[in-house]
Amino acid sequence: MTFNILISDQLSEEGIYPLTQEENMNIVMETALSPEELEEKIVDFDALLVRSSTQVTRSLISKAKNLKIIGRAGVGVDNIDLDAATEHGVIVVNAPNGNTNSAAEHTMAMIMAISRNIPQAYHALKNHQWDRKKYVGVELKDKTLGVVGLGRIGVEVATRAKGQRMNVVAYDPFLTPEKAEKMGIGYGSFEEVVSQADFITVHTPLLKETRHMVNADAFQLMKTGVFIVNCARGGIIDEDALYDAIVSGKVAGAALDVFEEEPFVDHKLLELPEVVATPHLGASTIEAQETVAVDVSRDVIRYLNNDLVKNPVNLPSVARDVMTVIEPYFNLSEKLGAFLIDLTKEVAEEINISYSGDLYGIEVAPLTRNTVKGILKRHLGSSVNDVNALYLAEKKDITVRESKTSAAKGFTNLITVQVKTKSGVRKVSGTLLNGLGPRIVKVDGYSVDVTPKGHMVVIQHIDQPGVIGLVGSLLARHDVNIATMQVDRSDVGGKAIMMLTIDRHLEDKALKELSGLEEIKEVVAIDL
Ligand SMILES: NC(=O)C1=CN([C@@H]2O[C@H](COP(=O)(O)OP(=O)(O)OC[C@H]3O[C@@H](n4cnc5c(N)ncnc54)[C@H](O)[C@@H]3O)[C@@H](O)[C@H]2O)C=CC1
Ligand SMILES: O=C(O)CCC(=O)C(=O)O
Repeated sequence: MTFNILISDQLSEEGIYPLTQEENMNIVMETALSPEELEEKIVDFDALLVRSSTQVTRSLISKAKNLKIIGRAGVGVDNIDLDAATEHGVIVVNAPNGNTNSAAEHTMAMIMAISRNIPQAYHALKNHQWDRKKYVGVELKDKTLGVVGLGRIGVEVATRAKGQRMNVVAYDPFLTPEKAEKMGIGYGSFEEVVSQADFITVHTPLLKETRHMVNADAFQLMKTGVFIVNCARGGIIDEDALYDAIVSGKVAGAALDVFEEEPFVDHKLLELPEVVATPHLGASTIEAQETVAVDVSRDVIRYLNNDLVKNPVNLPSVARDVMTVIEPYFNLSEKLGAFLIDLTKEVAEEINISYSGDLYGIEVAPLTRNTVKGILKRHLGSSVNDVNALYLAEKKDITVRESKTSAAKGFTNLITVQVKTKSGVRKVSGTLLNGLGPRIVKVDGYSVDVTPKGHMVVIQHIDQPGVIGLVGSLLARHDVNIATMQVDRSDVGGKAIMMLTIDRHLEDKALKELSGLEEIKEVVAIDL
C-alpha cells in the first residue's frame, strides 16, 4: 500500500530523509498553499507534516478523509486542533526534544542582544552613525535572571545563564525548593521571581493560565529597568502592557521572538527602540530542523507501519473491547481530575484513584490515564493526553496509585480521586447514573449530587443560619444566577459545604467578596 505524505511547511530536506527512503511513501512538499488550497488538497493524503505556520484547524481535519497522522516538527502543538484530530481518529506526533538547545541558545542570544544594544547599534552604524554613548549596555554577571517555566528549554537557559555568572531564580508549579537547590538556582513564586529579576525570560506553553501572565500587574511588581525576553509563545506576555511598561520607563528593553499574531510586518512594539525582535527563529537552526524532521518522519513511518510511535500527543491506545465497556466513564474520570485540581489550586504530589462496584474487575488503566490527564492539563495544557499522562506524572515526580474495591457505598459504580498537595489531601467521588450521565457525589467526604459540567462554585463555610442567604444575595448583586445548590455539613453548627452551579464564570470581584465573608472559609470557582 502506498501512503501519500503532504509537507506543508518548510522542513529540512536532510530531516525527511528517512521518509524518502521508504518505497511506499509518496512525498509531496507544498509550502505556499493558502488555507483554502490546503483544505482542497488534504483529501488525498494519509499524513501531514507541519511546523508552526500551517494552521491545522478543525475545518481542515474534517476535510481530511484519509488522514491518519499529523507530524509536528517542533514542540508547540498550539497550531493543531488536537480535540478535532482525536475526534477524527488522527494521531498527532511531535518532536519535543529536537529544538530545545536551539531555543535556549536563541534565548541567550536575545538576552545578550538587549543587554548590549547590539541590534540597535548595528542598525545605527549601517545608517552611518558612530554613537558610542547612546549604546552603553549592562553586564549579565551578578544580575538575576528570572525564569518562568522550568521545563526542557527553561532548564537549558538557566544552565547557560549560570555560565554567564548570573544568579538564576525560577518559578514553575512543578519546581520545589529541593529541586532548585540541586540545580543551584533560586526558587520562588511567580510574584517573587518577577520582582527579584533584572532579566525575565518566559518558557511556558501558551495555556489559559499562562495567557497574559506577564501583564500590567506583573510589570508593577518588577524592578525599574528590567529586561523582558519571550522566546516561547506570543500571548504569554500582554503586548499592550509591555508597550506601556517600556514607554513609562519601567522596562528597559524587550527581546521578542514570538508574538500574539504571527506573521506580521508592522507591529507597534517594533516602533520602540528598546525592542529587539526576530520572526519566530528560536528553532531555526540547521541542527534543530534536521533533528525535529527526522524525529517526526520516523514516527510517521512507524505509525503507518502499525508500530508504536515515540512521541504521541493525543493517541488513546486502548483495545476496542475494553474501550466499549469503559468509554461511558471517560468524561466522568477526566472531569473528576480537573475538578479536584481546580479545588486544590496547587500541583499534585500524589494521586490515588479507586474504582468500585461495576468497575471492580474491569481494566481501568485507560480511565486512570484519563483522570491523570484531567489533573495535569491544568499546568501542562493540551500536550497531555491519555497516552503520555502517566509518563508526564512520573517525570514530574507525581505518584499515581490505582486501587479497586467491590463495595461502592450504595452506588452501582464509583470512582474516587484523592490528591495530595503540599497543603493537604482533597478527595472527590463520582458515579455514572444509568441513563442520567455522570455525577459528582462526594467532595471531601460531604455528600452532593452535581453534574460535572459548566460553571461551579464550591464554598466551605460554617453551618449557621443566614449563610446561604448571604451567598445568594451577594451573587444576585453581581448578576450571577444560581442554577443549582447543594448543601451538606459535618454536624450541626460545624463545617459545611455549599456547591453551586451558576450560569456564567464567577468573576474575581465576586469571588473576593465571597471570600471576605466571615462565615466562609474557602471559595473556589471551577469551570469544567
Ligand atoms: N521560539 C521558538 O521557536 C520555540 C518555542 N518553543 C516554545 O517554548 C515553550 C516551552 O517549551 P519546552 O521547554 O520544550 O516545554 P516543556 O513542556 O518542557 O516546559 C514547559 C514548562 O512550563 C511549565 N508551566 C506550565 N504552566 C506554568 C505556569 N503557569 N507558570 C510557570 N510555569 C508553567 C510546565 O510545568 C513545564 O515545566 C513552548 O511554548 C514551546 O512551544 C519551543 C521551541 C522553539
Ligand atoms: O517550527 C518552528 O520553527 C517553530 C518552533 C516552535 O515554536 C516550537 O517547536 O514550539
